[in-house]
Amino acid sequence: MAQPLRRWTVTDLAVDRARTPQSEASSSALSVRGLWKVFGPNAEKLVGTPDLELSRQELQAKSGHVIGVRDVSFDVAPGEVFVVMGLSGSGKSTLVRLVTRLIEPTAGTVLLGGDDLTAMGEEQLREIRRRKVSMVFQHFGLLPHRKVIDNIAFGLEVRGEDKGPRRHRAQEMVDLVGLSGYEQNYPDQLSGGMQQRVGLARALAGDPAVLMFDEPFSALDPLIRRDMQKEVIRLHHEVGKTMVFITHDLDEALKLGDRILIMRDGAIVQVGAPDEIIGAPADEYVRDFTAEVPKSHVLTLKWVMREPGSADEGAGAPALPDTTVVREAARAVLAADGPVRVVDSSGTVVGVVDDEDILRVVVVEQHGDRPGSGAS
Ligand SMILES: Nc1ncnc2c1ncn2[C@@H]1O[C@H](COP(=O)(O)OP(=O)(O)OP(=O)(O)O)[C@@H](O)[C@H]1O
Repeated sequence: MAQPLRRWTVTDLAVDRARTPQSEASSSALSVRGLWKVFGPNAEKLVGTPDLELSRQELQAKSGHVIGVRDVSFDVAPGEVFVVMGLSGSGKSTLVRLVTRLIEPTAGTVLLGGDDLTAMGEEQLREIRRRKVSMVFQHFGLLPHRKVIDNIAFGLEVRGEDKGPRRHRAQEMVDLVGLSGYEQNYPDQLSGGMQQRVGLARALAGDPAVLMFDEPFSALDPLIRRDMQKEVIRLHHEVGKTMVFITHDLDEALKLGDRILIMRDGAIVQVGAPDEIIGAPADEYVRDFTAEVPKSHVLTLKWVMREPGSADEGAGAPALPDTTVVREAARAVLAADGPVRVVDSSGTVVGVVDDEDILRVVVVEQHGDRPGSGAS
């Protein structure tokens, strides 16, 4: 049953972009509470029974029911890129379909911008899907007999918008995703990467509250895939949309996610920012899964700093924010004569780092040892 873990291969992590701050005061764009999906004939009857305490394998052996999603709760902040990551069969696709009620939850609630999707009738749900949520799929889902511009405008047409405004909006989206000049092409005249740009433009055209991506780049070549990841980061900076991104690829998750939810066997193993996942893995599974990530590309100074030895330690050197990624801090720290101060968002000194603190991360990385595992 054990699956081989995907090992780290890509070395050019781009975690240098600004992370969306989590505003505690703002209400969630998406709020999921106690969500379950059990596949099988009597799934509803199992809710509240001890059978749901069983492992996926035990329950399947006992009654033939399969737990797709197990008691999942999380909140996505407005403007956040929230990545759901897990290996094949961990429940990612089921989760994203539950969130839009493309499949019915066995238990739990989903609030989208405060609206309870789980309490809605079909008509209301359709309206939400037309106006509030857009999906980008792995296999594009484009209409083959429609030109690029008409594919992008399709959702607006379904909503009943007039031709003039919908053409205008579609053209804006064409320009936004870099497809100017291809408006009159048909999907099969475009490369996979360009088709996925059409998918992105179509999803953005309706100005949804939340954009959902279900493994959108899995079918693309690695180089195109990397371009598309950069494109998502760029678009996110431009339009600032709330995004929920499903992937089985840790590299992709770390590049894109403000926070990452790691799933296994339908349940949450850990939710955290990339540096939290790497700096404080919740268990051996996550530790093993992330073992080959280049730590200096993900960990921030917060994870490597130490208490100042005295009040004026590092006073002469420029201060660095505690959110600076180690790799980017390295030059400044190594160039300084002594320790460098680390400050939080309010400018308060929260620690110091020196050459050794930086090199420890880099050397551990090169030797493949794990910080905190007792290796020296
Ligand atoms: N309609 C269904 N009936 C029975 N079991 C299902 C059904 N859909 C999914 N499952 C099971 O639920 C579990 C989670 O599947 P899901 O497709 O959500 O995983 P995933 O992480 O998206 O995997 P992949 O990346 O391979 O799509 C799996 O054990 C799967 O076999």
